[in-house]
Amino acid sequence: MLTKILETKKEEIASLTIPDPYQGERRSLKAYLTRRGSQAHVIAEVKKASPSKGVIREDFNPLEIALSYESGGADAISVLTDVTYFQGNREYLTEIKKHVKIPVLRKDFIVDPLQVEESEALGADAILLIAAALEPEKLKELYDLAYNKGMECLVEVHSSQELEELMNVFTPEIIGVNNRDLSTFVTSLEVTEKTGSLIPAESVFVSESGIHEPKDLERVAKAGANAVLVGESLMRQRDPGEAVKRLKGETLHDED
Ligand SMILES: O=C(O)c1ccccc1NCC(=O)[C@H](O)[C@H](O)COP(=O)(O)O
Repeated sequence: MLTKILETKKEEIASLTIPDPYQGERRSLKAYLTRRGSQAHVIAEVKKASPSKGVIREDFNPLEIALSYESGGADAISVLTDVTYFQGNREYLTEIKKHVKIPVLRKDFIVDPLQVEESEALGADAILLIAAALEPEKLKELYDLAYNKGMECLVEVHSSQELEELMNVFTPEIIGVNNRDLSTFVTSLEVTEKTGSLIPAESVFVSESGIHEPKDLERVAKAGANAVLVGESLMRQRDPGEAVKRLKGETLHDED
């Protein structure tokens, strides 16, 4: 599936137009994922559909969902902008960015400098870079470009091997471990447990995918995750903000 998605991206990039630049401020994803007050940091994802699950939420108003996430205590919003496989849209990101006060991550398959430029123009605070889609040197090039433009990157791996290959080149500030195999869709929190011990202490560690309940969050936190990225299980709730609150509330221990 990842190969198929990347083929589609190649076609999209060939006809990509950069929108008018977003003029507002940028926010630091890293700062929000390490802010005091809670141990359970949540990136809540706005995702209508996915290749593994089809349509997840029929009644889909991306801005309403994002505002609900924010009021429920999400630390950041992830927005799927891919049209073909996730029924997302890049306009959702700009609209959400204009209305929320927390950082907005562009979740897409970014493999080309033009897409980094596009993300900047859309108003993204951070972008996703996937190790399975990029050679480590190419990933570093896009990473540096994003940071030079005032954005941050969530760098995603799915195995210890991918992480080691990446760290031979550089150490990202924010590392995501995706519990979902993007080719087979098999999702297991064991991936976070196996890979977690190799994440350097100076990097923010995000466990992604397959988190449904507070006990899942506790499990990945035990493996060292500072934050979780959650899509489907929140999107299926009638009130997504309440769902964030519940996910954080039952595991949240005030530090003060
Ligand atoms: O979600 C999919 O089916 C998928 C398929 C192929 C490539 C990427 C895919 N998902 C992107 C993600 O990583 C998730 O949207 C994100 O981590 C949230 O996962 P979940 O909480 O399980 O919805």
